[in-house]
Order: sequence, then C-alpha cells, then structure tokens
Amino acid sequence: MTAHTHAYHGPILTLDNISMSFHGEPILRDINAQILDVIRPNMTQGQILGFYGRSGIGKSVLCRIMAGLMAPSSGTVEVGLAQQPVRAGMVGFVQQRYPLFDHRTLFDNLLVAAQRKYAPEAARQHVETYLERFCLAPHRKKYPAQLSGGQRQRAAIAQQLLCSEHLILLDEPFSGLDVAMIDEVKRLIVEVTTMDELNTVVIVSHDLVTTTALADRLWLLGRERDDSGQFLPGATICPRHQYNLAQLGLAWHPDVEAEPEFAQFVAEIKEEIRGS
Ligand SMILES: Nc1ncnc2c1ncn2[C@@H]1O[C@H](COP(=O)(O)OP(=O)(O)OP(=O)(O)O)[C@@H](O)[C@H]1O
Repeated sequence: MTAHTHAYHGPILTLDNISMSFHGEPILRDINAQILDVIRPNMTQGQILGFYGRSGIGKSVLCRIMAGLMAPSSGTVEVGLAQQPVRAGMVGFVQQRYPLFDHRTLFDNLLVAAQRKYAPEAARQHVETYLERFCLAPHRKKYPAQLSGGQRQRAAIAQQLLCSEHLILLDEPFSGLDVAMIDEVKRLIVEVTTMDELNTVVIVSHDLVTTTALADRLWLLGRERDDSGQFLPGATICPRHQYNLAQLGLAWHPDVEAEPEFAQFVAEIKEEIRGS
C-alpha cells in the first residue's frame, strides 16, 4: 500500500449546510462537505468522488441539488475554483438513460453541446478531440439508435464534458454492464480525470467496490442516531463518513482491488452502511 505524494489547492465543490424537505418531510440534513483540487507532482490529476448511500436515502436529490437542477430548502452549493453559486448547466449530469437527440448524428449531438460553451470553430475542434479520445470517431455519422449501450454512454459523458465546467456527475455508470464494459467505463473515467487538472467526476453507484477502487475520496450518505439511539430525521454526510482515500493510501493504484488493505477498508465501510 503506497500513499502517492499529493497536495490540495482550493475547493472545487462546496456543500454548505444543505438541507432538503419535501412537504415537511426531511430528506437531507445539514450537509457540509467539500471536494478540493488535488495536485500530484508532474501529473495532470483530476478528482474522483465516490458517493454511496442506501436505496431511497436521497442520493438523486443531492445530485440534482449539486447540479443546480433543484434548489435546496436551505444551504448553498458552490462550484469551480471561483466558488460560484451553482446554476443549471455548470455541472454535467449523466443520467442512466443517456439522453441524446435521436434525430441528430453523434457528431451533431456533441456539437450542440460544445456550442453552448465555445465559438463555432472551437466547438468543432473540441468535438473532434472528444470523438478521438472516447474512441467514437468511427461512429460520428450514426444516430443514437444505431449506437451500442457503451457507445451511448461514452457519447453522453463526452456531451456533458463538452458543455459543463469540469464537474460531472455520473448516475450508476456501471449498472447493467458486463465485466469488459465495466473495465472500459473505469478506463474512461480515469481518462477524463487526466485530461484536465480541474476535471472532477462524481460517481453515484451501488457498486461500492468498483467505485471505491476508482475514487480518491468517498462520501457516505446515511442516517445518524441521537444519544438515545433513535435515527435523526433526514440523511447527512457526517465528517467521519467523508473518507480521504488518497491519504489512506488507497487512491491511484491500478490494482487496488487486489490489496488486502482495500478489502479491509471496504469491509469497514459495509459495516458503517449497515449501521446507518
Ligand atoms: N420531488 C419529490 N417530491 C417528494 N419526494 C421526493 C421527491 N424526489 C425524491 N423524493 C423522495 O426523497 C427520497 C430520496 O429519493 P432519491 O431518489 O434521492 O433516493 P436515492 O438514494 O437516489 O435512491 P436509489 O438509490 O433507489 O435511486 C425518497 O423517499 C423519495 O420518495
């Protein structure tokens, strides 16, 4: 187990006292958490956050709040090195159905996204770059219905990266994929975070092992108990459930899943989840 040398710059994402209720029912409570810009010597190293919680606990709600698609009942979300309040469109959100425009080719789908951020010629150049990097260049003239599931997913990730500002949320990126495809998606996520220092991928997944193996930071969303053992209303990410995998020596190891320390860490996390 080796802790690779690293340091931190300013925050990339800050959740400040986020709470959310629907019709008086608390779903999220007092969430304070931050992703920092990680720096590794002589490397372009973005951030990967694993985000885990039981089914129905509030992960999708928090993702929508992080993406600026839903306003919290209280609290603020700030993104980027300038720490601006989040607005819809600043954060990419790749949902499970990979929505693309059916009547446009892959190239045109990506171009529409890129033109939201770049002038026309720069947009075309960025689309070319992403088609190459995501192994989609041979499929540029195909329509979404003519792409495989994996190609659609790569296209959806490229689309969100092209129009958002470095931060991208992936909702269940491994669900329904075979082993080879899971490896492909893992490779792609690592590729995204080595393309630009500020690129930050948030992986929301029930696949705890795969997510933890990729991440340099892990958040567990869970319910806390009061002194008498009763659950407090609403889920939160308490400080002890914000794990720094880089400091634990579990980040950026290609075969970390084979390391005994990793297995032990995952076992501990499972215990925490069972109790929350
Ligand atoms: N718009 C809404 N109005 C009322 N309640 C909502 C709304 N959106 C979500 N909820 C409730 O918030 C809770 C958390 O839902 P959420 O979809 O965030 O869970 P999740 O952790 O993403 O679950 P899963 O892992 O099963 O997808 C659920 O009880 C859900 O019914």
